[in-house]
Amino acid sequence: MIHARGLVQTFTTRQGREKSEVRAVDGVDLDVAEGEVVGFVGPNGAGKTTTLRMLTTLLRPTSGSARVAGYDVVTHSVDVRRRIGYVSQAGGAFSQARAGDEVVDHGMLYGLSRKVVEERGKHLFEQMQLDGLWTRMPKTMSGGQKRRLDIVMGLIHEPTLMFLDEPTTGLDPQARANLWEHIRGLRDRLGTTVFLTTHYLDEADTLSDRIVIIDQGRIVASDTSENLKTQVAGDLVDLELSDAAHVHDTARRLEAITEGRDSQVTIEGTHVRGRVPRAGRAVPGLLRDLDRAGLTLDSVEIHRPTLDDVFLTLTGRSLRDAETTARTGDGTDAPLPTAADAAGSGLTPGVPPASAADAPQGALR
Ligand SMILES: Nc1ncnc2c1ncn2[C@@H]1O[C@H](COP(=O)(O)OP(=O)(O)OP(=O)(O)O)[C@@H](O)[C@H]1O
Repeated sequence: MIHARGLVQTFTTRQGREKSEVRAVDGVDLDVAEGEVVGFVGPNGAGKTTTLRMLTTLLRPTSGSARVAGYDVVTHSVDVRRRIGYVSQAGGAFSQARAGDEVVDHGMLYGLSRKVVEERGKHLFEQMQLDGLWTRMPKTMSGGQKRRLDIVMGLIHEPTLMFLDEPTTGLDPQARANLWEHIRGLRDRLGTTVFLTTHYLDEADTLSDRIVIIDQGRIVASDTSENLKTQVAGDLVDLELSDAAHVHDTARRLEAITEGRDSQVTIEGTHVRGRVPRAGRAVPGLLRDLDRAGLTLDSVEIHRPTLDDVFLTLTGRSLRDAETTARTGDGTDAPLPTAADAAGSGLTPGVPPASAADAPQGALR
């Protein structure tokens, strides 16, 4: 459904007379199969939105190529646009119209008849738990309802592939959980392929069949959450010894079951900690070994890794730390895509493009 090779996007920024180049996306290869739900994860400024904008034809790649829903994003951008849905970070820019009218107008811009759009729209309202809100003004809806309306607009032309950029940012936990149900339902009920960006690791974990991690414009991992945790991070084994004199001997024995990985076994007071793949299987043998050697433990804890541990193992930085230090090449704070950016995209739920001529400034023409 998505096949990208060597995608690169560079931006030139100016500060006074100084020009500098930001390599926002730096050679991304990506393959997404039909029906997959893929979570695209990375810290602020990692290149998620820029990648998405290239895949949705809003931004011409500086180099590299991508086929999306069967078409080349540069030479067949209109064909790509007809087959995809895109819910941007900022959501749709709603007019003063009622929700149902917004949906009808949107669907008709894709060439659908009023009757078809109304039928589909009302059905989607039910599926997205928006029933009863067809004649409501979007500005009077809750954040969660507006986000679900964004998704209805993105789905009205029955795209085979849905791009969601930070779909639950700004929603309360209940509304997020609710939206997760709907996103899962897109694939389960409609067979839609879903590609979503998020920096909520729990969200990526819960929703995705596969997680693709991007850092500084490059893909650093791509696998199921379970495989990433088991193979990349490993379980954290925390051994607490009765006698601090035994920590070094214990650390050596823990090191021996780390399967040759750079386990970074650490010693802190009477604690010895290290990462072990499939600790549940390896630790019983370790305990027997320690017992035979007369190394007495006060406690043993095994912690399952998180996606943040995976990121830390891959990049040497915590995803959360990376978030707070995300900077542009010239040291200023990374600019976030603005509402105007989203509203003018031509692919947000607000205004679907009828032709390449509708493309926004900076997009493909
Ligand atoms: N129009 C632009 N001009 C200059 N630099 C840009 C532009 N758009 C993005 N960038 C830079 O490109 C890099 C990647 O930005 P991008 O928005 O793709 O990251 P992101 O992973 O989506 O971040 P976030 O999670 O904050 O949305 C950042 O360094 C950003 O500052």
